[in-house]
Amino acid sequence: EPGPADLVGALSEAFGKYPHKRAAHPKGVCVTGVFTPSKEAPGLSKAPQFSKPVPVIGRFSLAGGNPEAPDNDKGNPKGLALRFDLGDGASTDLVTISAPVFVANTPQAFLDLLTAVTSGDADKVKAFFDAHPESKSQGTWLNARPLPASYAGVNYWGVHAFTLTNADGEETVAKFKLLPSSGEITLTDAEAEAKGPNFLADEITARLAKDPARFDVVAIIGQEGDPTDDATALWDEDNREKVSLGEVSIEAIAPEATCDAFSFLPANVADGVAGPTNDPIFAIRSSAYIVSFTRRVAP
Ligand code: HEM
Repeated sequence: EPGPADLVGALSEAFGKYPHKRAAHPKGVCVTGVFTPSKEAPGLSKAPQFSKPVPVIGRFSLAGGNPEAPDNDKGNPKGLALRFDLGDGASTDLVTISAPVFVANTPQAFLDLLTAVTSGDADKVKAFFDAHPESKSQGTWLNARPLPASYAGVNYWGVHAFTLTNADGEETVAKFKLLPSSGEITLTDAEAEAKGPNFLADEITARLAKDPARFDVVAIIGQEGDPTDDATALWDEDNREKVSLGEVSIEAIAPEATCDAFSFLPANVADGVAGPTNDPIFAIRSSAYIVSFTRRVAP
């Protein structure tokens, strides 16, 4: 099985080497805000952010590894990474994308996909997807939906199955979803074409100058048999119980340096939230992010 540095290296081979940029999601906008938990949240998790309002640093981004990636490419998900400030230097992170699934369910499969992309040979990319039908679910899902008109107008998912533990020790398996309070804001294909490749940063800047962008943070409650080990597997979320955990209000643009000074880490969770122990994508992500961080802050 490949290690974290193999995947970061493969991302740079596939998308190009850009010094001081993230190996993935290099194009983005840093923001600040506040998270206010719901009354129901402590019933699911004893994590500190679910019992009192906390400041948040966030970053909207585009997936892939190209800092010039076009904003109007339907197949490329958006990212929203959140760091909740728990005080005394402690924090907890939630790193999400605008699709309920990832593009690979093992590090080896992700490496194979990146290697196929690097070859520049469309037949090799096709052969990868033929051998990995599960890896088609993300693209199928994204291409079946309109392009978001705003970073603040799309749903985001934590993708992995987390275990929430409350003060009584009761455990609930759930997936995190962020829903824009104003609803989804979308573009037709023609509008997306006309918008061009660089509208999202200006759009969110203008939006936040007027009003905060609010997201409802929801726990989708897993049922017996829902996969917890497969980042490409959809849950039947329309038929799952949902509990609102609170609202994140994104209030201002922050300097890029604020987000570049650290790395959001999927495994940085507070007591009361635990990542899956059996999902090999979750297992490798945080160490890959640290490899990318170490490289991009090196002189
Ligand atoms: C093996 C699978 C994955 C690998 C190797 C990987 C790798 C990376 C790397 C290297 C970065 C840059 C980190 C930094 O320099 O700070 C990154 C950022 C990011 N990843 Fe992943 N990732 C994977 C899976 C995922 C999944 C499943 C999601 C969604 C749930 C996701 C969402 C994001 C987001 C939103 C960012 C941007 C964070 C920011 O704005 O700083 N990634 N990823």
